[in-house]
Amino acid sequence: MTKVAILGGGSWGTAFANVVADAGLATVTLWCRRPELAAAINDTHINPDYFPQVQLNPELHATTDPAQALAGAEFVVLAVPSQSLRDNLDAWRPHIPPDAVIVSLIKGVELGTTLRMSEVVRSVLNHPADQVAVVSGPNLAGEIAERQPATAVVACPHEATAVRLQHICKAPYFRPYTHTDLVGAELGGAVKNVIALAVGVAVGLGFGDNAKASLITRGLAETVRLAVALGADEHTLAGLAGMGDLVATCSSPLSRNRTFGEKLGSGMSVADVIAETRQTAEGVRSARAISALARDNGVDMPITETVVAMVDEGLPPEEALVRFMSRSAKPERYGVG
Ligand SMILES: NC(=O)c1ccc[n+]([C@@H]2O[C@H](COP(=O)([O-])OP(=O)(O)OC[C@H]3O[C@@H](n4cnc5c(N)ncnc54)[C@H](O)[C@@H]3O)[C@@H](O)[C@H]2O)c1
Ligand SMILES: O=P(O)(O)OC[C@H](O)CO
Repeated sequence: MTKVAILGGGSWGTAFANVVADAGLATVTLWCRRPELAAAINDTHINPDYFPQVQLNPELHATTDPAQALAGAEFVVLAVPSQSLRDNLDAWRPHIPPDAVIVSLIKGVELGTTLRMSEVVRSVLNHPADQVAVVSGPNLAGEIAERQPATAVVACPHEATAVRLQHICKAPYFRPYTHTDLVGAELGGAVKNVIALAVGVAVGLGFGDNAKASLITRGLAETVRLAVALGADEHTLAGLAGMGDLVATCSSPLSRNRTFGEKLGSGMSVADVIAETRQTAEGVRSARAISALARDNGVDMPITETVVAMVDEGLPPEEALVRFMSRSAKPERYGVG
């Protein structure tokens, strides 16, 4: 059987490991930071911290030893926060088989370098582009852990690698589609977190469906502008990794990014929301990196910039709204192509 190592026993790492175990074509080892979590998963087949109500596949094995998780792995799946990935990879590098396919589940952009996660992987591990893939799409981990139906995109510039990955994660409730547009899939996933934050703020301010739909649609427009400027295919963003993920995340109370924004919009300070957010809300730290990437490439991303102003510069949500609505009048379609 194919050996798969999944590094990161948080919500998506656990849920995705369960998908691969349920797919039944691979042995799956989940690396967790904490020994008590690994022991609970091995002994009870439950991840008590993230999904206490879900019975995981009993074939799923957990460990805190990266060498054990990575020995002989043909697929190495990364499920840690974007801003810690580089340090994690540095530590794991001696154990990662050089011919393994590296799969990022991470939806963020690195602060400082503005690199996408696949670019961080390649810069640390020197893996060829054909051996780096991403999984993205409308994938709220809580629903997938409960084995509710979902679809996803598995993207790799080397189509045969995407097909191999598709096979090992195709479970009865999880339907992955292949794609070769890695850039579009990655940026769709990263930017939607920022847009979901903005939608959450609108919800927290008490606004209704017109405001939400406007942010989702204009959010997609700025995602497309950035992605196309960086070489993606515009159509990718009309698919699961673009519109699909944007709609799911912006609509769901399960979304950590939307929830973060909702708390901001209802009057909490950024520091207070950060203090009570236990899981990773990638949009909070990736917003600044995405806005820098946009600026470097001459792309206008007004929603992203407004989120940066609220999260990093303390702009009150009410003032952010005024700033956003008083921008100069524009045609609906500009800056693409
Ligand atoms: N949860 C979802 O619904 C979902 C779905 C799709 C993609 N994602 C993406 O997956 C990535 C991981 O998110 P998550 O939801 O699993 O987050 P999480 O907060 O639930 O879990 C993060 C995991 O990383 C570990 N971790 C945190 N800091 C670390 C560090 N410095 N070094 C090593 N490990 C560390 C934690 O212990 C935990 O196991 C994010 O980029 C997120 O956007 C999440
Ligand atoms: O909970 P969020 O906001 O990190 O979103 C989770 C997933 O990325 C949805 O696809």
